[in-house]
Amino acid sequence: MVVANRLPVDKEVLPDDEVRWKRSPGGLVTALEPVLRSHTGAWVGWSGVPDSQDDPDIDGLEIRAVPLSSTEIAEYYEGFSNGTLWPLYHDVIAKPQYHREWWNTYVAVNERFAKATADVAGHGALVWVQDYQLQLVPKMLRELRPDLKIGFFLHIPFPPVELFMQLPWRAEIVNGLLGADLIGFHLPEGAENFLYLANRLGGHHASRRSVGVRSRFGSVEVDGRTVTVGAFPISIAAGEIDAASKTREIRRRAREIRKELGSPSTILLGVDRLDYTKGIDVRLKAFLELLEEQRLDPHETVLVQLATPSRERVESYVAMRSEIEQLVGHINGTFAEVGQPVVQYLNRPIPRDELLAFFVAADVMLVTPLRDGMNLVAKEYVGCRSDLGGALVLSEFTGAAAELKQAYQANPYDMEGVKDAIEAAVKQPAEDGRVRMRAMRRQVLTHDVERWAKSFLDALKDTAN
Ligand SMILES: O=P(O)(O)OC[C@H]1O[C@H](O[C@H]2O[C@H](CO)[C@@H](O)[C@H](O)[C@H]2O)[C@H](O)[C@@H](O)[C@@H]1O
Ligand SMILES: Nc1ccn([C@@H]2O[C@H](COP(=O)(O)OP(=O)(O)O)[C@@H](O)[C@H]2O)c(=O)n1
Repeated sequence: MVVANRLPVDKEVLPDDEVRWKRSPGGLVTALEPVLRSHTGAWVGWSGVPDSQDDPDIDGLEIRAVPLSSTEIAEYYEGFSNGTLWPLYHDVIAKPQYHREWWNTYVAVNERFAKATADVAGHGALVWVQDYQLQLVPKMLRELRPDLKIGFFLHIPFPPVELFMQLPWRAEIVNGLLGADLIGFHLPEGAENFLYLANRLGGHHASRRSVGVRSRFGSVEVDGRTVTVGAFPISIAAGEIDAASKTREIRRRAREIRKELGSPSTILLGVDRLDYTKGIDVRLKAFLELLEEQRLDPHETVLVQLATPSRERVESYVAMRSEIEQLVGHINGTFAEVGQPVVQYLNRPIPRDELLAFFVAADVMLVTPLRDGMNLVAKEYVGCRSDLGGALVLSEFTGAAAELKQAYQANPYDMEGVKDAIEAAVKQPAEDGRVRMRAMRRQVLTHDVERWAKSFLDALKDTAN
């Protein structure tokens, strides 16, 4: 069973009360949906709207909706999850807010998820709890159902100790996670931060040697149980993406996109949820300066930014959206011609095939987060480039940077470094680009999401309890 804050689909109630289910935003769903389809299992989660207990009918998936009221959405999802934990775990890029009512609702909603899971899991079932919204579920679930094998995976970075210590409920979170048999992080650094805290805050004996990637797991001794801790970098359904990107329709659409953009020699592309961690402002500022310094030609270059709306009622997201939209307006106001914008910005979800066509069309992919757990977009771009064309500009502060070494990597806080990386990617010699892309594709195609799930689930099955 998968237990996640979100279901793989989001409920939409149209003005005439008709119900439509659309794909949920974000990489967690992108990664887990194909995994669950290829196994049998149920998915417990929230439908994205208030007070709904409808279970959508999705081929091959058994869904259990957990209802949330409007107040719970405000205090558990927008509040504690995305106003407290999200900024705290992402290097305090925005200031985390600590409110006791948000915490109380987080506890209550975690209890509801644990109860819903306990009610439907078969005896001895394997339960895989996902992400920062549900960090108390492992302990609550173990108390309700000691027969279950419980895994937990954190999709976002686990912060350095100095930052985590700000959290008023730090010990509760660490002990909540320790209810699992296996706790997984994207990177060894996250696993090591957690092992240190399990000892310091939980008072448990924790292993001290360094953690490997899918190897050299750490361990914590908790009340006679051993909790395993490891690093499992997530990935994409690489084979599927590779095959889809080679189809005639997507290739044709990619050529059409270039024409629709005015046949520029260089298409730069950004694809993100509209989130302040993603560094959309960083790439726009770098682009602006490169145009101002005449290192890029506005008549030959177009930047396309596809930004899916996200967490639109959380304060820092509202502020960031208006900053980005001002920047887009400023760049176009300065460098565009009538009918020929230099930045094309869409703030709405894009159909999957259309997105793949953009990846195939883009000469340079811009992935510039200030901090990101993994960033599947970087891997999707690589997965789409069987022609060995294109170049990836990648922030050092993404999980993906540990695997995609041949990208044009940059520190997103170093504006000159980002500009140099973008310029080098735009002007790369074709053969150099092919060598880089070939190496990155080898990595992505041999480490797909099925391998990620298998390595985690095998380690979970191997846990002693
Ligand atoms: O559910 P939302 O609030 O709309 O947010 C979408 C998801 O965002 C986050 O995704 C993370 O998971 C990706 C896959 O592991 C990873 O590549 C990325 O770096 C993370 O940011 C969040 O962790 C999910 O829970 C959300 O569903
Ligand atoms: N405009 C957009 C932006 C992202 N996405 C998808 O959303 C997922 C984003 O995953 P990610 O790991 O890069 O980042 P998060 O949004 O999970 O933080 C990818 O699968 C993207 O292809 C999309 O479908 N449309």
